[in-house]
Amino acid sequence: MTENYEYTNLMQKLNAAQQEAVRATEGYVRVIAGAGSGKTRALSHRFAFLVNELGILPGNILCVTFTNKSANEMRQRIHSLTGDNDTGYINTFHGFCVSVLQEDSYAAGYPKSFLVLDNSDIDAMLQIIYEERGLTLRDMTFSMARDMIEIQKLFKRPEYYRDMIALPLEALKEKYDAAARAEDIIFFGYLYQEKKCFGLDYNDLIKFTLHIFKEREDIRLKWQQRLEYIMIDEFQDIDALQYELMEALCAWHRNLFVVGDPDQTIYTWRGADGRFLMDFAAKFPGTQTVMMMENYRSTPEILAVANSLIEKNKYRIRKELLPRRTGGAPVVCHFADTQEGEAKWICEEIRRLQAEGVDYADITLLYRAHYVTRAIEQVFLEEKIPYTIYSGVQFFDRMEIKDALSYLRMIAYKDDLSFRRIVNAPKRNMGKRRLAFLEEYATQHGVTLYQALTETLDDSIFKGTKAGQFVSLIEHYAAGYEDRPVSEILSAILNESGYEKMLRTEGSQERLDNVAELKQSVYEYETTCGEEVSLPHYLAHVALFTNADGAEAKGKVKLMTVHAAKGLEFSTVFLCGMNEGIFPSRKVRTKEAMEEERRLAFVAMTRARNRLYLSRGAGRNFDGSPQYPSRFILDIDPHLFHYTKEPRAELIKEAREYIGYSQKYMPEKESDVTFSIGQRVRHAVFGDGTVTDVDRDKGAHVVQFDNIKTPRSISFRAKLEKI
Ligand SMILES: Nc1ncnc2c1ncn2[C@@H]1O[C@H](COP(=O)(O)OP(=O)(O)OP(=O)(O)O)[C@@H](O)[C@H]1O
Repeated sequence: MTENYEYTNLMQKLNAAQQEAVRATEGYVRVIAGAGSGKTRALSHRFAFLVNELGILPGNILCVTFTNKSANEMRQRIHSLTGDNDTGYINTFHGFCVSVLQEDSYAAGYPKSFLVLDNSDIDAMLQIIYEERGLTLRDMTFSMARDMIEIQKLFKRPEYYRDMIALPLEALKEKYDAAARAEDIIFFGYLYQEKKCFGLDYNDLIKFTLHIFKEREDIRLKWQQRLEYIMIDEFQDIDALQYELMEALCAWHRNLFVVGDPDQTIYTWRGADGRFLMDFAAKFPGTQTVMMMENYRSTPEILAVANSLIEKNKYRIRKELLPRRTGGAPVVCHFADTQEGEAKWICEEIRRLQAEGVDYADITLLYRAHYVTRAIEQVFLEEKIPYTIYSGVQFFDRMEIKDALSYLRMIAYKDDLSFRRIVNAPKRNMGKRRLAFLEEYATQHGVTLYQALTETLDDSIFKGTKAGQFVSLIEHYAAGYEDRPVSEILSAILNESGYEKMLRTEGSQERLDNVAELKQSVYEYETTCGEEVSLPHYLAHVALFTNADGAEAKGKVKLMTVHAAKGLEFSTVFLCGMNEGIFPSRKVRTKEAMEEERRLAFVAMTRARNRLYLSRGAGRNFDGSPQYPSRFILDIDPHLFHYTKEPRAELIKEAREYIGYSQKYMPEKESDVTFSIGQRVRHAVFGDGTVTDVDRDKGAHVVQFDNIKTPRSISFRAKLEKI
């Protein structure tokens, strides 16, 4: 290999372990790395090394990231390292599946123009189902229904996708019509709605891809051979389906590189399994393992606090983050008397930092759950501190953004979901009555709503409407979108449809700004994506974007949950609401889950580069009992903190007693206390019965007792005996 200038330059920016990871290109390689140890840097340089030094084509490399945001960042880094516009497959697992399906969905009987569904599409479908079958939100809220559907798809009916693929639409409709329980009505109604518009949600994307790989060896081989090198970031949070996909993909060239930190596994509740990282070497004999422990991100003060916390976890490989930076500010801990007091103190501290020249945008507040922001937002508003909440109302879920994207979807797919959204936005006099007319026609003739409209345009019912104009608009754009940049189509149609004019008339400046932001983001996507961005390509990928991928807030303090902060870093971090019952969440019921919660706190603390603040305000639980300071503060050696005011010894003593007590009665893991559905059990008072459901949220089995008519929810704590 030639040790040219570029190569030296590339390697110079890496430490010895990173260099080792970059050079180990062949076979199975696992990097176990600490927080902030430069995993992302190693990954992007490895990509550049493969391309620049070994001459591998970017299109033959798959690099899997955890979020779209990190995929975008990775693309930009690699673009600047390789100077190549083609950046290959840099994507999340879901995004990669979209690419596979855009090429090969025909193998599952789906058209190339399948729709990728996001939450609001799912809600729109639920709306239809609820109306058709007279369900109300009292039966199930939409978010519960979405969760229920996901649980069905993942655990209870993992073979559901076979119905979607094999059954004709009418057969799905029959299943839906025959369903009687709310849960079944919603589930089968949803499958029917999905198939009707060839929609695929996140679960389907992976299931369909796996299915095609299983059924069609030729297609699997094509992808296996294409992907000469596979790299996976955040491997500690991979779930079983993603793992299966990975195994299928790497089986030909057997070049697989995974990077992860076992101390940062925080998605077990969603199916992630840290054991995949731990057992990797056993699974793939000959694995080379590289350890990266030097932390470049944070000050030694911050790392000492994080190390002191995480070493309290029992189930872990002992490892310590080694600081590369020299001394910084002490980690500050503040106990306030009330939650308002905590919020006010954060404000004062932010003002003080600002006076020192710290920009608002360099400050981030992290918390366990959204509701913690209530008191903070109130004070921020009073004090006029500009802030932005990530993943509150998602950027891509905002009305105007969905509308704008629905216009694009209408051009490419002419689907019912988009039609319903925009046919009367702006007003075209196409209200409920006319929509009902179209629905009836569509059902009778087995066509889409849009087709129904084009076929009945001359009907007197559309007199005095702008239905004709709407059809001309869509036809005009549908006829010539292939060769136009998406950003241009978007601008033009928002203008010609009168949509932007409507926003202007309403005086919705914020909505107009958001639309402008969307246009900008489409433009950026086009210029950095690497691949040719056609309208269907953009639409399929945009459905996977989340709020964190949206606009970067300039000049504002950022507020987000710790989960949303995964993989990011910030100069100054306030970790607030550090109370028992908030962080750790009151939903934690097992020791295993408590360890995951501690890892989450560890992730939060290791996001900070220069300053870290921990705070709590005394408050009460919903039942009126006092909230104690978080065990994650008490876990840490107090000498590593600078307390704004020494906490009362009595409070700490009470908190420790409470924590000790709660820990004592905590089962090790969920499977120690739960029975599976269908299990026969005996209750000391109610007698024998059958478990019909497990409600993990409430921590209860739903049991149908033989001698009681209606089912009862029985807490996990009650001793049920297995029969
Ligand atoms: N060899 C190096 N020399 C100097 N700085 C480095 C080096 N490697 C990484 N860094 C810097 O350290 C910080 C953390 O790196 P990176 O984001 O790649 O870490 P990570 O391991 O992905 O973090 P985490 O797992 O905590 O999300 C970044 O600011 C990066 O620029």
